[in-house]
Amino acid sequence: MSSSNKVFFGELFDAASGSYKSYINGQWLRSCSNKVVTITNPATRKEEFKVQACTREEIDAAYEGCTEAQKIWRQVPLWKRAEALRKVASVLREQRDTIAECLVNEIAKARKDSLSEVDRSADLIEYCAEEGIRLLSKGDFLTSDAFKGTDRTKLCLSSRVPLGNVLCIPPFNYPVNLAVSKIAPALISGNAVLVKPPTQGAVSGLHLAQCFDKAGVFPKGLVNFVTVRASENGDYLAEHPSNNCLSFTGGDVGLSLAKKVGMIPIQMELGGKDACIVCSDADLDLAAKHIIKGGFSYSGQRCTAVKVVLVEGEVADQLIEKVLGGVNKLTVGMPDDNCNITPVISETSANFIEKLVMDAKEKGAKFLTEYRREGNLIWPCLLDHVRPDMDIAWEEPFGPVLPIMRVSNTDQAVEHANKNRVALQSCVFTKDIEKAIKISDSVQSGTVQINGAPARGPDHFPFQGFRDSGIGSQGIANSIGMMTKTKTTVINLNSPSFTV
Ligand SMILES: NC(=O)C1=CN([C@@H]2O[C@H](COP(=O)(O)OP(=O)(O)OC[C@H]3O[C@@H](n4cnc5c(N)ncnc54)[C@H](OP(=O)(O)O)[C@@H]3O)[C@@H](O)[C@H]2O)C=CC1
Ligand SMILES: O=C(O)[C@H](O)COP(=O)(O)O
Repeated sequence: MSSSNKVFFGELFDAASGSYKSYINGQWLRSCSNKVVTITNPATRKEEFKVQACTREEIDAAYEGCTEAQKIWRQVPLWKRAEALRKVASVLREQRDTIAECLVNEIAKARKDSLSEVDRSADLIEYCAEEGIRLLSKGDFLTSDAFKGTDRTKLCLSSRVPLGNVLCIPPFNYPVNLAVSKIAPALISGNAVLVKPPTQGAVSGLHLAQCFDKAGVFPKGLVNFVTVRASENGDYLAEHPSNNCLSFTGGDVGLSLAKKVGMIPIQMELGGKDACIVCSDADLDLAAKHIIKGGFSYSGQRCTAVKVVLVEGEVADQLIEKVLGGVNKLTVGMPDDNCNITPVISETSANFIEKLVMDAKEKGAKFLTEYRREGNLIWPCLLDHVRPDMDIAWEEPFGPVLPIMRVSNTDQAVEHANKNRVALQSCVFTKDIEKAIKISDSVQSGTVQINGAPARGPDHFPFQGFRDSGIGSQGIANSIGMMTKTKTTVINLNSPSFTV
């Protein structure tokens, strides 16, 4: 880390163990487990950081802190909660270089994209403060005489109240932004949060925790960042009796967590095999531009990445020429050099991607680019003539590999897209809006983008997956809705009362 960025570094770092502390009940804590979790830099493949492997007792302490702090926080006026969030956003902006540096080293995200992740997170917090003011200040007032057979003797006041403690589990690819997209709606709604950062991204997450600490505006214990070994204590966190809500983004582990947590609201954003349908009348330059950006940003490690192109045969060659031209211009290298393609998150991930590529090779896919890998760095790989019997037609590589399937017509494209297990987003390129709407109506994914690549943002848009891609909907307003419950007070009168 460059020394100019180590503004708050000392407080969260334990020099004795050479590891980062967790943030529990307003304190920076070195776990009594005396165990650490190591974080490998995906680019150098060397150990970069260590974080605490917290124990179950420490998790209990974090939840106890949440529960006590939430009793205070839920009574803090809404405008003050919004003001507190704005303060965090401002501290986060001051810390952008420090946090971006961590993102570069932990998840190999290009520096400029790391910086924009932090900026986007501050913007999200500020928007959430505003949206919270608008949404949570409103409720319903109902009179009973609207329902057949009832007189106007009951007045119903209904509003949104917090759930209690929200467990936030973000994934490696947006350890800051997908943490904030859970924390900010939870806090504005009057909840406490326990954040379990992803291992790759944990130090970025702990620096984010420090922004909440330094803002100095939250009751002790309201915001907790607890690093654990997920395999040992992940379920314990989720199934904890003090957990009142789970907001999770990640892979299939979310499917099993959803079954384990019981009767609490859950918001799960899982994988996506986002299909891009290119019709014969599409603007092919536009489609190619979006396919390249959509398929290869952050080396394809986005749940919203274009993960299969379904192109009508008659324009396939023209489209491919344009896509290939763009792919050949992508820079490949290290995140510090702001390359388009950087090393994927781990060797396991690189091996998985390679397995999909080799399966496609064996089954006769045409390689439009040469397959090349050095360590975790995989050069952008474009595959043509992919068929349904190849694993890459269905699996999400979460890497810089894009399969192209030629289809006879859009019905065939829609049929393939609808067979995907994970249906987060999809997109369609055509100049015919009637056709676009019909395809959008037929594709069963959480969002269909017309003439644009899949994307979660802007962050106030609803964001949800169908089938195994998740449950619940994100986006700032939807998250506030999900992290609150309806509470009603009914005033019963002895005789009907009419407002005049
Ligand atoms: N839909 C979406 O928005 C996104 C989906 N994904 C999907 O996730 C996959 C890989 O991303 P990745 O981050 O590795 O996803 P994982 O599902 O492996 O991890 C996501 C988060 O869950 C944690 N976790 C793992 N096991 C448990 C457990 N038993 N209990 C509680 N928490 C647990 C992880 O911690 P730890 O890191 O410590 O293991 C991490 O914080 C991608 O292939 C993609 O399918 C990823 C990003 C976004
Ligand atoms: O988890 C993901 O991969 C993201 O939610 C995708 O976000 P993006 O579309 O803004 O990259």
